[in-house]
Amino acid sequence: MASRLVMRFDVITIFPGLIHGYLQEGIVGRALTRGLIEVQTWNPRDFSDSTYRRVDDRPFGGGPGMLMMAPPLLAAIAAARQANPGVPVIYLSPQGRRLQQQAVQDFAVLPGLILLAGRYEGVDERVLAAVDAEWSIGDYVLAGGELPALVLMEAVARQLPGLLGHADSAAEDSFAASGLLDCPHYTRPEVVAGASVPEVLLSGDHGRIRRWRLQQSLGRTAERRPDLLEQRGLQAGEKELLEEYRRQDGE
Ligand SMILES: NC(=O)c1ccc(NCc2ccccc2N2CCOCC2)nc1
Repeated sequence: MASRLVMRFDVITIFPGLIHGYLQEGIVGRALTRGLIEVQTWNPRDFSDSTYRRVDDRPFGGGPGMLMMAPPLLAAIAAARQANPGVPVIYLSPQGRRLQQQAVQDFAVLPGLILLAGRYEGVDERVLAAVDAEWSIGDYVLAGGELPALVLMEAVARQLPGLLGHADSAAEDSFAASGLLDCPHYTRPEVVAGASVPEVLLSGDHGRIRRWRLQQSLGRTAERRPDLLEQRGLQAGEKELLEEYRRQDGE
């Protein structure tokens, strides 16, 4: 396997412990120990010229809460850009573009990312002049941008070749590969609280199993995310699979 260059993430955050803490476990932790990724955090407090390492202040024009001041953030962004040159600076915010799997795949081919995690009520607007793109992980509000930064890092790290155990499991991800929701999965024990496993999965007939799994993905996507199905359309033979699924469901 061609050894890929290391992907480097720089996170600008006043809570570096939140980032490093999460990276102790799981696949991103493993990617770190295996040297597939590097993570560096930059704390705006280290770039504050005030005696109390101040990074927040009251909003001009009044209003609740505090805002992150621009100078410490701009200095932290500049330091990160110097350490990780030529990579985009991404600001995680509820006002950003919605993150979807396609964007994750586009990020995964870059040599790195610089992620700005906001806190308080947000950041001074003049910081955005130093940012390349603003992204949101979903339409909900969190206390800080650290979780969104970790979500983005993990989604991207999963795409890196050589990271996941089963070579192509990232490529087989239901979203990435088929644009459909995942089918149901079962493992031992065969009977759980009286519920058994669909017999097709025990049949050893791999063509039938593949057909059943596609049918389940189509049916579930039609039921739960018709928008995804609309966007993707149906390929040859899938309309019949879906109709059969609906007939069975009707039973
Ligand atoms: N959906 C997302 O990707 C997402 C990202 C961040 C985030 N919060 C940090 C934040 C960052 C930027 C601006 C405002 C804020 N907030 C600070 C706390 O108050 C509300 C606004 N929340 C949700």
